[in-house]
Amino acid sequence: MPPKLDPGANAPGATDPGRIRNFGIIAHIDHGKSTLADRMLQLTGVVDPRQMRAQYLDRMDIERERGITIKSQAVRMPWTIREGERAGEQAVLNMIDTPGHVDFTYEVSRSLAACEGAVLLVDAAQGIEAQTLANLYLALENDLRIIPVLNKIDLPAAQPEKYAEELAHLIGGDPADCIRVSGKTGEGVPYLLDEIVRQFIPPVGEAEAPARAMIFDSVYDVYRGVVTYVRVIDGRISARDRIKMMSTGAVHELLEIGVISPEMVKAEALGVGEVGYLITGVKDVRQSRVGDTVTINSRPAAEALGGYKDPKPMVYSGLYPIDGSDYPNLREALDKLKLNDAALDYEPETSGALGFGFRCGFLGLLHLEIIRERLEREYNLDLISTAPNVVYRAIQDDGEEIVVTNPSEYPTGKIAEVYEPVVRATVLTPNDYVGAVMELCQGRRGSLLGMDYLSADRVELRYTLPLAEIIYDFFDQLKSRTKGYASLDYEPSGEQASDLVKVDILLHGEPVDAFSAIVHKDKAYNYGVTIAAKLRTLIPRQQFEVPIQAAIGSRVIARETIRAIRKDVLAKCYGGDISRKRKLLEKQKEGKKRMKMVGRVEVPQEAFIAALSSDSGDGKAAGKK
Ligand SMILES: Nc1nc2c(ncn2[C@@H]2O[C@H](COP(=O)(O)OP(=O)(O)OP(=O)(O)O)[C@@H](O)[C@H]2O)c(=O)[nH]1
Repeated sequence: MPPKLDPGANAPGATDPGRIRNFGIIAHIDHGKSTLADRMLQLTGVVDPRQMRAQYLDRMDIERERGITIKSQAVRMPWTIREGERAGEQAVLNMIDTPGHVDFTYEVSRSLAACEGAVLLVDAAQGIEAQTLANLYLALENDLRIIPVLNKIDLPAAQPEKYAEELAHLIGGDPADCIRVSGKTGEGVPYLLDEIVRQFIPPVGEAEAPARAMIFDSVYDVYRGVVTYVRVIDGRISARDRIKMMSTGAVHELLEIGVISPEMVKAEALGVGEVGYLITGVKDVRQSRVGDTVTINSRPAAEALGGYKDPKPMVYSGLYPIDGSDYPNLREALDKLKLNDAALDYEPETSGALGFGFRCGFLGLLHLEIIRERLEREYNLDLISTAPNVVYRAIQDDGEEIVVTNPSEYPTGKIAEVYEPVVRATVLTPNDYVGAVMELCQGRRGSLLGMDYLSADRVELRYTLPLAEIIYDFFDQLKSRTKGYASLDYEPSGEQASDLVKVDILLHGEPVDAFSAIVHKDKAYNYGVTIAAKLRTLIPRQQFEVPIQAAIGSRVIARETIRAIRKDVLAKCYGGDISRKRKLLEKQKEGKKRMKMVGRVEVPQEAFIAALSSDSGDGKAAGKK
């Protein structure tokens, strides 16, 4: 038995780094990370059973509603080994829950940089999926130890034996070493916690060296200002220190320092290997950048830690307030969200159709939807977002290069070459659907890089695909063609020269910049016809006839017409109940607020996002299923 510790020994700042284990849980979406995290919170006693709720760590409303994790979370939990030779040994676990969606891979890599180990969680009824692989590779890149775990063993459809083989094949080792758990019932979770202490290595750092801590997340809190999450690598930061950001040299007073367990708990200090938060009272969101190194002003470190790769926006869209006077509020809201989200990029732009707004860069469509939803909910803004597009690079005949993040900026002069971003996509699918997946990828201008059998019935297909071809509804199509069995992951893989043209959409003879799109030449006609037809159904009839045209330059390639009519909301109201009539007219007026005048034509907000998705147009193309 190890010696009994005095009660203060587990306190932040006083914990022996040898007892700390920093780990992440990585998994494909829906394989049960958040549920497993819930069980760990309960078993380690940091959450009172009466206060337990599902997905405890998913704090944002959107996360709960959609059942997905967007932001990483870090929680400190005490654990005493229960079984085996080392029973009774006390440890402090810092668990970092990470998001699973492909848009948020950068959050995963940031969190993993703060860990020594990763629990690789796989659904025992599903097996390895595309993001299992992607996350595993990220963990290996960060030199993490891996504990393979099969989850959901309580499900009747679980096949732990089969998938333990698959997992062992993937990471090497014995299938018997895969730990089997149920996040739902808690079975196997205490053993997993024991193994985390036994298998993962404690953090190493120099306790006597000048302090260095890495910022792995930074959140703006309306009540507390900027809350910065750090992992201390060397030295010690105490509540009385003045801290210094190494990239800018800015010095700040520390108002508070502490750990998350699972609410904020103030502490005296944070020592080597510890994970916690700092509050400095800084209001400017750009002062506390993710990836920066924090040191102490009175005894600064000489060298910063290696930062993170800055996430690069992949998809651009214009965000415009419906009410033009909200423009300054939108700017402020974006400033605040940016702190939470290093990947969000924005700059002001004006649109002939939509007025003043921002061109915003996102990691993908889900990211876009979430930012828009947060702006609307948390900042009370009514917004229109334009059809998303990727970033193009056009080289003009005179050699000048133009980077196009907005199709309306596409140069009109002679263009020698246009480059578009491509991704390396990995699709995992059961054998039966290989044909369907190949057909889809080929239809999207993909070229096959390779194909491997992971097991007798599971195939990994690797493709190069233009990013533009997958951002709209590729995932939905993939799911529907494979009855939901295929999974997708992709990473940027440079660019390629392509034969692209700009298609303009004209409403009532006026080009609507927000609807312009850059598409492959072979698809331009199809695109024009589809969008024109779609807009005809999305734009309500007006009091005059509205032609919708699609054109390349001055050549019209498609045309539809919206016939004239005024919607008479009072048609069904006979008799003289004036209050009811007034109510209906009020309601009609309300509805119109979400319309935008484009020239003389009223365009509903949905048209802007729905026009380019080839599903029902409800903007869910990037959703999780
Ligand atoms: N039967 C059973 N269901 C589980 C288990 N663990 C999780 N689930 C269910 O699987 C679904 C996904 O679980 P989550 O914990 O939200 O998955 P996640 O991996 O955190 O998902 P993201 O945060 O979106 O990446 C939920 O409906 C859970 O109730 C388990 O051990 N057994």
